[in-house]
Amino acid sequence: MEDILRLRAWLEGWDGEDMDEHFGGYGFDHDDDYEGVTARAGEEGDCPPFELRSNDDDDDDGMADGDHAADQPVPPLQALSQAIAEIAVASAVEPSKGIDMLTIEIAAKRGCEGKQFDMPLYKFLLSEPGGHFVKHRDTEKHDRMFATVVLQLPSVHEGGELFVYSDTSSDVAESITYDFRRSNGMAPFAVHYAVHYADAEHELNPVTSGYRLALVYSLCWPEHQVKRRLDAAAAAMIAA
Ligand SMILES: O=C(O)CCC(=O)C(=O)O
Ligand SMILES: [Fe+2]
Repeated sequence: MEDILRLRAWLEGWDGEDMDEHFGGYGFDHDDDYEGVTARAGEEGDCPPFELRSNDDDDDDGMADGDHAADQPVPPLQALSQAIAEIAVASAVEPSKGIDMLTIEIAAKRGCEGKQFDMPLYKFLLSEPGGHFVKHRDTEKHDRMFATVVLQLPSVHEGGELFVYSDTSSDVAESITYDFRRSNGMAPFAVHYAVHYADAEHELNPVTSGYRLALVYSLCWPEHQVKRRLDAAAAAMIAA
């Protein structure tokens, strides 16, 4: 119970002073050191963040024949979204070590050390200019879901800031804004994430240029923990 209260305090403590408590940068290779990610991107020079595949070796990429000649490179956006879709599918079918590490990081940041939240993938988002979300709350996509994790993949774009509102029942609802490190130039080189309560109202500013790539996950309490809490509640009722 204490953990739950601490987690709630974190999620609801919208003092806006320590953004890193709510958001973070993350490398799929487990190097969560922000500077490290920068350095690697620099060392690799022009390497794209993901390998771009040509489709002359097989025909399983879902593209219609004749989309492009076999000896032509795959257009970057097409190839990138294909690569991302493959990552998304892989993490949905078999949770990757990277995502497991991220759930551990999120739990640790919230003072829930050792808790292994479930974090099933919900969707892959590719937003082109004009793409946005009006203010909304997320519905419960998975059992025991209580929060949403938006993982923005390396992408070059303008716009696409996320606003999360603290309490829309009051007239002066406060929001905090996260641009996934776009304004400091890190969006093309690293993965950045935001976590918010699923029922907190939020909106996404329109993307104004380029393309924004994001994976959206549900953050869920582990099943055994819910059972324990239900058992405790049942015991309390019997005792009453
Ligand atoms: O892409 C984002 O940052 C937010 C997406 C969102 O709010 C949603 O998919 O419900
Ligand atoms: Fe949402």
